[in-house]
Amino acid sequence: MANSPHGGVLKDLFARDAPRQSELLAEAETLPALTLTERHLCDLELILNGGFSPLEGFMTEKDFTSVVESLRLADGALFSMPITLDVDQKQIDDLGIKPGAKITLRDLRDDRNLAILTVEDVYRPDKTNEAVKVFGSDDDTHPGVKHLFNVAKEFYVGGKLEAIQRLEHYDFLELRFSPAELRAHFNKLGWQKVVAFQTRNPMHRAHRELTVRAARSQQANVLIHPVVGLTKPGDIDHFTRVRVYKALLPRYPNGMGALALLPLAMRMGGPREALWHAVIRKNHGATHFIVGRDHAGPGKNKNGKDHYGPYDAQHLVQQYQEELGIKMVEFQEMIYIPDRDEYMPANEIPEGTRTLNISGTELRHRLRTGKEIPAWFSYPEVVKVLREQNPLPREKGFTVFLTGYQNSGKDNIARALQVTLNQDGGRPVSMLLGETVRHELSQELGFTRKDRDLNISRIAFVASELTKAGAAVIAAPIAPFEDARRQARESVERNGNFFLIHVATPLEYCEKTDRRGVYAKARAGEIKGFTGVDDPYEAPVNPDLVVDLEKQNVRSIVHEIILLLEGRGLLDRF
Ligand SMILES: Nc1ncnc2c1ncn2[C@@H]1O[C@H](COP(=O)(O)OS(=O)(=O)O)[C@@H](OP(=O)(O)O)[C@H]1O
Repeated sequence: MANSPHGGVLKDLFARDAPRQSELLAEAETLPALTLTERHLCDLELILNGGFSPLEGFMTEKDFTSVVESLRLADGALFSMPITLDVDQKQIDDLGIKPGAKITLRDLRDDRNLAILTVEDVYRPDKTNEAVKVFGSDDDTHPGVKHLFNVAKEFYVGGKLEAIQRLEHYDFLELRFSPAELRAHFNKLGWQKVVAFQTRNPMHRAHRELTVRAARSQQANVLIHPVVGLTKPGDIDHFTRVRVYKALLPRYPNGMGALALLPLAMRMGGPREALWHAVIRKNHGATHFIVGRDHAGPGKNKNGKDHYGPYDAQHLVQQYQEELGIKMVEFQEMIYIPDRDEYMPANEIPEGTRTLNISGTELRHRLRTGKEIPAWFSYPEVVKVLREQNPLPREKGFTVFLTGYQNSGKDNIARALQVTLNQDGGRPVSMLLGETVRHELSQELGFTRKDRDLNISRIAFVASELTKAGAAVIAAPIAPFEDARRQARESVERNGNFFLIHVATPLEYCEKTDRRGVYAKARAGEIKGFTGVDDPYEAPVNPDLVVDLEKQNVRSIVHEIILLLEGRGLLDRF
């Protein structure tokens, strides 16, 4: 049997309200609707599916105050994290949010109506007090505090929810289990004792060893229960992490492990968060919960010190585990002993024993540079997933952006560069010549400053997307304005390298060698606002390379560009 839910009853509001679904759907259409943020959605999903039992809605002022001050709901049930729905004055006015009113809660991603909230109260929280009591300080280097002060709106709305429909997910559906589904799964497998492991990071061998040890010590099975809602800014995306967990799972002995994803919005609240995590795992049927060193820690505060002591979280969970009815398993750091080719808990290693470790920084460095990651540290199938997510420079896209006067030679350089890159292979090469773009993307545009800027921003958008997809992009518009070129760089650099090449062939030379007579037409006034004739060209302030076709030939210019690309490792073969 899975562990009993917190408070004795799983508050699965979907199951409770399913018989009235069509009625609620119709009613929701008639009510004012509040569009929820990503963070609200995470909270809502876990309220509606019972992950936050005994909650049945967003906290009223009474519950909120009680949770903040004493880690308990007003009725005395343990609950360490405020679960609140924040709104601003305009939303209150526009939607008529007041006690007794009903509001539809809507998904911002697809506009579906998810739940109906019956408002009990609307209150203005003391955010500083909330920050200090819940997170331990009002230092906004703490992501939870930062969110509270800078993102969360001024008022909270409390009230009970009625569930209309589940949030739609399109990724890893087979691994998304509601508490009821996970409980049924454990029962089907006959699992009596389940040790849950919370994580927001990729798992390596040390994690596998520690969870297996934790399970063996309790004669239990392991639930890997990673957070896939919102984690700490800068964390590895959940898509990559879930592929890692899936790769790792077969490494557990005899079907010892199960994997389920938790759509939680973490607050990085250390001890209070650990207690909250334990409640959530109990609701999902786990009997045991692993709490590690600096559990859900947010890193350093503004004085460069950790926000929480390394074992604060363990102490708090320890204090309440009896009352809560879920047993804490303390996480011991696992250290590799090369001479025995095994991992041991840090506190059991005899003094003087040779140990090995790879720090997070070192791991990131090895992933970036392609250096070996030994099998004692991480399983090859896990490393493979991480390497796919950290392509080497030679596997990444880039953009070469050539700017210069019409007939400066930029188009010839672009074509020759395309041939050279095609000869070497390795990536698709995409060409965005000024003329092609004008024909395919910007037909309706003219040559006013506004139109030129728009033309360049379209090129930048396409170049950036292609760069993201791993292509070598060669763009060659005139691009006479510095601002537009700078914005193009910013846009592409979100996805890869950007090289600005100023084809600084002098105007006189461009004009002299113009076989198509375009300049002659411009001089004759037949083309108005022509760059270099009666429209400005701003020379780039910080080009990566300046070339000049009057002094150099196309071949040598292409060679220079190739050297630039090689210098960044983009053309490395080995
Ligand atoms: N007023 C004016 N100024 C500059 N260029 C003009 C103008 N009118 C037309 N053309 C022809 O348009 C081509 C250059 O377009 P671009 O997209 O590269 O210009 S920009 O970057 O948007 O400023 C380029 O065409 P190609 O020579 O065929 O490339 C120009 O000859």
